[in-house]
Amino acid sequence: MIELKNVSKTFSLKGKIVEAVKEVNLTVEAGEIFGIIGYSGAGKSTLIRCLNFLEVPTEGEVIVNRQVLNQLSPKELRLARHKIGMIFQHFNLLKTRTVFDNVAYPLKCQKISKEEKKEKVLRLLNLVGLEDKADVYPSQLSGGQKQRVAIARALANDPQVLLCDEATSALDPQTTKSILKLLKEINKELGLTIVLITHQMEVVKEICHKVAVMEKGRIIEQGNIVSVFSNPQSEITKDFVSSLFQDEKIFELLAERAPLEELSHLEKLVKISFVGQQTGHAFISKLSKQFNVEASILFGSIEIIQKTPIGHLIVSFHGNKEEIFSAINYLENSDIQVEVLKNESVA
Ligand SMILES: Nc1ncnc2c1ncn2[C@@H]1O[C@H](COP(=O)(O)OP(=O)(O)OP(=O)(O)O)[C@@H](O)[C@H]1O
Repeated sequence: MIELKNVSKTFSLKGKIVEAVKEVNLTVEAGEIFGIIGYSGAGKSTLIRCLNFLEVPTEGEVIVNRQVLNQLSPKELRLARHKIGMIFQHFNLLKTRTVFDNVAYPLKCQKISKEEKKEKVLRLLNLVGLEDKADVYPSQLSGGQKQRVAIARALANDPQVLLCDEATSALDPQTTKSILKLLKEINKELGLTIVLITHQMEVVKEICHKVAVMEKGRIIEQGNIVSVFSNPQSEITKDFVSSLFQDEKIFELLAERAPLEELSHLEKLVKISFVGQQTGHAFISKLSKQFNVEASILFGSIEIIQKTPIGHLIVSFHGNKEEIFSAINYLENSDIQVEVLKNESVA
């Protein structure tokens, strides 16, 4: 559905070259919800704007729905853009127009009757749950309602792709959830392909099927979210995943309650990460039976990612060195990741 081939975008700013996007290769399949995550300045906005040529790449090709955007005439590009809807962090609604007129705005060039237009706008408002707000102005709406209007407007031309540029960043957590739920429903009901950029791992966790991580203009890691969340490779991805599991807070508590330097030579603190239905508990009870290692869970956090549980547990092992070593070996052979915590990991 969407393919980026070696896409780069550079800006020149006060005589300096800024490489905002560098050699990005990306494929988004039809019907997918694809998240691009990265810290501020990573190049996310520039990249998503390259997908509809709001930014024209300096190098590389952008292919959307089998059309190479680089090869289109200005008129063809305008038509192609009708099939690529976009929503923004600050909604970008027309303040002096009613909700109805905002949603109807993209239909102004379409050759459809007044009745058809009215029917379509009301259907879209119904889809986003705002059928009773047709006659009000954006200033009379909450942030979540404004974003719903923006979504209805973005769907007016029946796009195949919806681009979401930090669409929930200005919303509170509850409203964010409701907007993400709406995007999920639209993805399912209309088969719409969604590409979103965000700096919030919660957003990726909530709705994405796949995720790409961006740093300094490059995609440094990508894949389906269960594999990226359960086995992050790069430092920055590990940071994002840790933020979701609140590892930092756990380590702070750990440092307060059970300083590593106070562990006896018979104790080891480990972080266990597991995926799927296997629970940490089942393994832990096995350890005491099979290896004579007493294991106590000090902290734990489990996230359900696309219906798959992923867990992080901080466990204290008590036993002799060889037995602990065999227990860790056993866990690793059972596809459980084990990281022995050292002083610096909890400091
Ligand atoms: N029009 C522009 N002219 C010059 N430099 C730009 C322009 N747009 C973006 N940049 C630079 O490109 C880099 C990437 O910016 P971009 O906005 O794409 O990152 P981002 O990941 O979306 O960040 P944020 O989350 O803060 O919006 C930054 O260094 C930024 O200053």
